[in-house]
Amino acid sequence: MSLKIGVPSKGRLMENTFQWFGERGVAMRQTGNGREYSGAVEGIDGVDLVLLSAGEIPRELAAGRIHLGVTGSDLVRDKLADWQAQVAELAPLGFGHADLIIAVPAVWIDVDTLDDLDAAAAAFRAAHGFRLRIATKYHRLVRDFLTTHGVADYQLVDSQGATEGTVKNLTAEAIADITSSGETLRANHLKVLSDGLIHQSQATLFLSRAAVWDAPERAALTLLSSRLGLSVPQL
Ligand SMILES: Nc1ncnc2c1ncn2[C@@H]1O[C@H](COP(=O)(O)OP(=O)(O)OP(=O)(O)O)[C@@H](O)[C@H]1O
Ligand SMILES: O=P(O)(O)OC[C@H]1O[C@H](OP(=O)(O)OP(=O)(O)O)[C@H](O)[C@@H]1O
Repeated sequence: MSLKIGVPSKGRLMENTFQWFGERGVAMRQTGNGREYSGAVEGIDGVDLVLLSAGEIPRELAAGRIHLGVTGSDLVRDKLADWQAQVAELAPLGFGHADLIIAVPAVWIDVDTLDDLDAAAAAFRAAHGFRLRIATKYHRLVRDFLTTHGVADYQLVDSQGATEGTVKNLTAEAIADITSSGETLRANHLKVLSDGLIHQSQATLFLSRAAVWDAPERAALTLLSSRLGLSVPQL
């Protein structure tokens, strides 16, 4: 068997991943006509490239269907329970930076911190008879963060995209989403809570603890890790 490495199948995450490996002497390329989700790793034997949605790479790692995978550190933490038991972080890759934050309407002048949000949530429930709604696709990370910081009187509503629009559309009062330039937040009249940074994400190379690590995969990992200058955990 060969060592399978999962890489995002499109866009800047894919291009930057190819560049990161290429600069370290491991050439990755898309095969086929550019729309075909197949790829190859050159210059190193026994390694197969699997092109996948960034959002599915955590699950594939946890299931052991890929041995290594590149995806956002936010996605691994959100999609996997007890993520460190399932994967090991081998290297942050220095691109794909984004902050997962909590934001509220900019016109909420009395709400700047999580404590303020907690107070606003209690007042909201008393006034409206239902809990303040926070729209997000990062359910696990947001719930854990709010529990840790003592905010309880809220409900999460699922939003898989255009999350900043939910406040204007009156389907949520606050949001938790990633921001990089901050433009989407500004355009939608939202402000980040001063202590509302949940996670600073970047593209990261992960190793699956559940994958089969027999002699051929171990040999490929030794070769790859020495080429990439990485130390790997005991398997
Ligand atoms: N400005 C940005 N917008 C979106 N994602 C970003 C941005 N900057 C960094 N990222 C990161 O890129 C990853 C995107 O994952 P996501 O699942 O949204 O991918 P996608 O491109 O929508 O893939 P797919 O549609 O194939 O599932 C996340 O880890 C996210 O933190
Ligand atoms: O801070 P900014 O530079 O404005 O970037 C942040 C925005 O980018 C992402 O959305 P994306 O374009 O991936 O669309 P989506 O809302 O459908 O996920 C993210 O969900 C934010 O909405």
